Amino acid sequence: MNSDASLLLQPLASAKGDVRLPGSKSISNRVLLLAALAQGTTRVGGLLDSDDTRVMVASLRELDVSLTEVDESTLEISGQCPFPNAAAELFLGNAGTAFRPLTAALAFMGGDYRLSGVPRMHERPIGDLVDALRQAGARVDCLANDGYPPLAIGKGALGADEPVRIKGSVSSQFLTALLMAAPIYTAATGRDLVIEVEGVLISRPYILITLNLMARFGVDVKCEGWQRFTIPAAAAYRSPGAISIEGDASSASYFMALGAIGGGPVHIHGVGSRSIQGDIAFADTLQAMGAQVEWHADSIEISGVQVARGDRLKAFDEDFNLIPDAAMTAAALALYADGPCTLRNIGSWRVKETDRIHAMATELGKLGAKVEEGDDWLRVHPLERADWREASIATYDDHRMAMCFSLAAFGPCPVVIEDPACVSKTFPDYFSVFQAMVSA
Ligand SMILES: O=C(O)C1=C[C@@H](OP(=O)(O)O)[C@@H](O)[C@H](O)C1
Ligand SMILES: C=C(OP(=O)(O)O)C(=O)O
Repeated sequence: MNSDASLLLQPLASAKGDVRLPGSKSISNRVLLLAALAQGTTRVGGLLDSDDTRVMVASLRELDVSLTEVDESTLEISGQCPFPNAAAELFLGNAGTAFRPLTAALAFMGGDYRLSGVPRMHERPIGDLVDALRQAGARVDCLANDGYPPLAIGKGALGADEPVRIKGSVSSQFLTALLMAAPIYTAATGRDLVIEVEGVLISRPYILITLNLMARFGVDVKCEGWQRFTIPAAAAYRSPGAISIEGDASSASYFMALGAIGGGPVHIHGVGSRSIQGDIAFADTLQAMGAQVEWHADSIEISGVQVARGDRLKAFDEDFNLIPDAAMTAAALALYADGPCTLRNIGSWRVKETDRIHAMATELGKLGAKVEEGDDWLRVHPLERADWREASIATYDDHRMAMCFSLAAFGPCPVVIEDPACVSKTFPDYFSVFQAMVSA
């Protein structure tokens, strides 16, 4: 690292070696909440330690849930529902997987809470979830702008006579939040909770993660397609005893990409064919781009071309709605393709850590690439080696911008990554792991 503020990467040619992934953010934050709500004690191993999980752990502690550290990545959690502290102010940073599920869980608990985050979190919509919670009888108020955090949650009068309708076109995390909180509602009301999805549901694989983990904590949701979900009145979370968190499949995408452009082999440990995370499908995108992928139950090995020697990946035109996070990695790889690459159906990028369509287009442009963008799509034209420009890449406090643009070091020019420390959201030691695998 050159200074606290930026990191200079000299041009790189190859990448190979073994990497062990940090725990999945999506699974860690779901399991922390489920264990906190479950009857019994759960030993959770392989937890991610990053900004997003720290705000979840700190919030649960603030709510007086008992969490005991066993070692660096293992916590023992004794569940209790409702949480012992019925009045709390919680700060949730920019963690969607903490903010949305805690909002729903607390809305059904009958206490008084205030939830806030960083300024960007206050620009990320939550109105569709708030609307659904109000239909269930919860009391949730938006304290600044309607439809956005910060929120005040009070004691409502729970009980919906009709199915609760929720929109899923802005974020799947709203449906995830309502599903995970449903057993608190059923315990309080003695009634089933029926949820109906209104219109399009994006990012569907994340709902499968939610349903899978709820089932491991003893709650089976009756699913009628992606339209209707019923949580029976008798639903109650029970600890599975011990649970271990898989590696993070979105974090895996950067190392898969390294194998694809730096020759490889890159052997990624922590996710494989039996992963429950949708983002492992990024390996299929890479295979279509010309990489070789070897699947194992809990690991993936990727080999590929060497773009620094002039090799090219095959161009793509793909709908990335199912893997919005790993899709950013594909956008960065488009620099090395043999033709223009189009990413479709990625409208949710606009309301994540930053407006990722705008950020990606702007920063790829600084490297010399021609980029076109629409409301929910992006087209990246690859660069000839002679056309690359030296650039200082802004990262917009977005961990994925920083990680994606590390891949630009396989071009012929040095690249500066501004504020590399923003990777702390999900992968605090990303750059040291990256640097251990690459060479000039
Ligand atoms: O449920 C989850 O764990 C997530 C869902 C996705 O968000 P959207 O549903 O808003 O696309 C994803 O981008 C996010 O990083 C994690
Ligand atoms: C969109 C992301 O985060 P969040 O869970 O805050 O939505 C992400 O990690 O890419």
